[in-house]
Amino acid sequence: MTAVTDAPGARDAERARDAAVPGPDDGEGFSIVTAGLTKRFRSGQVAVDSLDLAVPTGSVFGFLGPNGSGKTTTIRMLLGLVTPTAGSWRLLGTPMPGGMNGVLPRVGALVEGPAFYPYLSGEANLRRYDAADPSADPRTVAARIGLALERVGLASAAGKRYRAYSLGMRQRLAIAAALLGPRELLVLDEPTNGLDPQGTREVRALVREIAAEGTTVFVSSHLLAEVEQVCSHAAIMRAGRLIVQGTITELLGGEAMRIRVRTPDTVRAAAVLAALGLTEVRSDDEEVGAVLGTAAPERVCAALVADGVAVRGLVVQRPSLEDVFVGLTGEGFDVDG
Ligand SMILES: Nc1ncnc2c1ncn2[C@@H]1O[C@H](COP(=O)(O)OP(=O)(O)OP(=O)(O)O)[C@@H](O)[C@H]1O
Repeated sequence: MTAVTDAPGARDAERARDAAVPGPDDGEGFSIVTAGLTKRFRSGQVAVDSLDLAVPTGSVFGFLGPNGSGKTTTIRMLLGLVTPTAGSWRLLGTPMPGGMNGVLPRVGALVEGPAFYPYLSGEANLRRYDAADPSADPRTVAARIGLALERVGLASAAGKRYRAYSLGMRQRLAIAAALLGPRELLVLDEPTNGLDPQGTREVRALVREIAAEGTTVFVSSHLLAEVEQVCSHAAIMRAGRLIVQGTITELLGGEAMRIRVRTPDTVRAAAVLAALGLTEVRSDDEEVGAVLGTAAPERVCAALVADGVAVRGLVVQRPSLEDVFVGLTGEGFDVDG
C-alpha cells in the first residue's frame, strides 16, 4: 500500500513510510501509471496535484474520492481530453500523449455518457456511435455490436427503442459502446451515478464479468461501499491529492475489527471488555463498543455471559474504506450529490 505522508490529520505515518514506490518506470505490469500528473485550471484551481498512480494490469481499480476531488479531471487527462499542466503518464505501457492514437483503440472509456437517440434502438444507437469512431472497421461492425450487446446482457433488447430502456439498461448500453472493440483497459467514470439500486447491481455485476474476462477496469466512484464490493485495488483522492492506494486487503488491513454489544448492563459489559484487553471501550445507554483486536468474538461473548451480562445483541464490524479515509484524513467522507 502507498500512503501519502502529508495528508492532513494522517495518523498513519508508519504505513506511509513502508510505502512502495508505485510502478516501474517502464510501466510493465501496469495498465496505467502516472508520475506527478497535475492539472491547474486557468482559474488557478489545482484540480489534480502531483498524482502518482499505479494501476496493475488485471486489476479492478476503484478510483475514489468525494465530489470535486479530481477524479474526472484525472480520467480526462489520461484519455487526452484535457492537457496536464505537469507530469507524465503511460497507458498500457506506452508513454502518452505521444502514443495516444495507437493505444486508444485498445482502451474503452465511459466518461460522459454518450448521447443516445431515444427513438432509435440500442443496436441502431451503437451503429451511429461506431460510425463516429475513425479507428473502427465498418466491415466488422455487425459482429462487434452483437458481441458488445451480448457482453452487457442486452442482446434480447437490441431492437428495443432506447427510451424504453431502464436506467440500468441505458448504462449497460453506454458500457457496450465502450466495448465495441476488444479492450485491454476499460475506464469508467462514475458508472453508477444516478442509477437506482437495481441498475447499480446490474452495472456492478457487469464490471465483475468484464474483469473476469481479463480486462483491466479503472472505475471512479464516490461510493466507497460499492467499490469495496467489486474492486481488487483502490486509490483514494481528497482535494486533488492522492491519499492512499493499494489492494483492498492492504487498505483495510490497517483498520481494526470492532465489536458492539447491545445490553442493559453497559457498565458491567464495559468492565468485562476492558478486562479482556479490548481497547477504545465506549458505551452509551444500551450499547458498548470496543476495538476487538485479536480477541475471538465467541470468547468475548462467553466472558460477558459468564459475568452475568445480559447480551441482547453482538455485532462484529468489519472495517470499511470509509474508516480508512477517516483514519487518514481525520475527516468524514463527505458525499454531497
Ligand atoms: N474546466 C474546469 N475549470 C475550472 N475548474 C474545474 C474545471 N473542471 C473541474 N474543475 C474543478 O476541479 C475540481 C475537481 O473536479 P473533478 O470534476 O475532477 O472532480 P471529481 O472528483 O470528478 O468530482 P465529481 O464526482 O463531482 O465529478 C473541482 O473543484 C472542480 O470545480
